[in-house]
Amino acid sequence: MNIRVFPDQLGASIYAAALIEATMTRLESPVLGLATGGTMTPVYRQLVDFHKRGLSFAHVTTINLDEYIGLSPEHPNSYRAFMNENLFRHVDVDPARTYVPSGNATDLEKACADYDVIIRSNPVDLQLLGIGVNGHIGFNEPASGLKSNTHVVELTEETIRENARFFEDTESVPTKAITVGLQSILLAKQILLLAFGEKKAQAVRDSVRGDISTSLPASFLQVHPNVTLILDEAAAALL
Ligand SMILES: N[C@@H]1[C@@H](O)[C@H](O)[C@@H](COP(=O)(O)O)O[C@@H]1O
Repeated sequence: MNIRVFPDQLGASIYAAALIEATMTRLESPVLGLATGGTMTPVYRQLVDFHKRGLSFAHVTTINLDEYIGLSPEHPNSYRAFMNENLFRHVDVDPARTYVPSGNATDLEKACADYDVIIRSNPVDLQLLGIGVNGHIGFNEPASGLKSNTHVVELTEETIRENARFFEDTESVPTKAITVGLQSILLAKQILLLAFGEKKAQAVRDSVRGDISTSLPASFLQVHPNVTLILDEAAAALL
């Protein structure tokens, strides 16, 4: 694993955005695997800034990791709305080539299978990842077994508590989500995992230095040949 530690989140986000730009300009039809969460907003702000300076998204396909079940795409707390608000509506990406799992599909099993077809037909060149304080990636929560493909997941109490900051109260946070599986994440050619703040330090340490374990989904990144961890000093403190 490559590990890059920055004094603060801004410097780290600019670095991440520059790596994304490099992939976008190197390839004719780049596929970006995108993530949501507070970690990602400064990265998307940088990409929007790069777009204002001439970086085009016209040839880009994006595939997001996850979505809450029960929220429509229009719901302000849906991950689709997050992506529209933070990136898509500010750049020239073709909306038809931006994929986010459908959290309000009537047939969720079919929605999962359809999403896997999208992933297999659009191999991800660069996957952006955050990490939960419990070591989840996407919404692959710690469990006795992990799934390889897109699936429905029950969110842990810890994740619900952590994500309540984006909602009015804890009760409004959906208890289930649809997430791409571990195999889909690990199939990406390159992975950037970003983590900031002391809250993430233990999960970062265990993911990098601990055993590979389903109780820490991010630890599976150890088997991937091209992962870069982009951290601030607080998140890197226990390494
Ligand atoms: N499903 C998302 C993850 O994809 C994200 O990486 C993580 C960290 O979120 P944050 O960046 O807000 O700390 O938790 C969320 O629940």
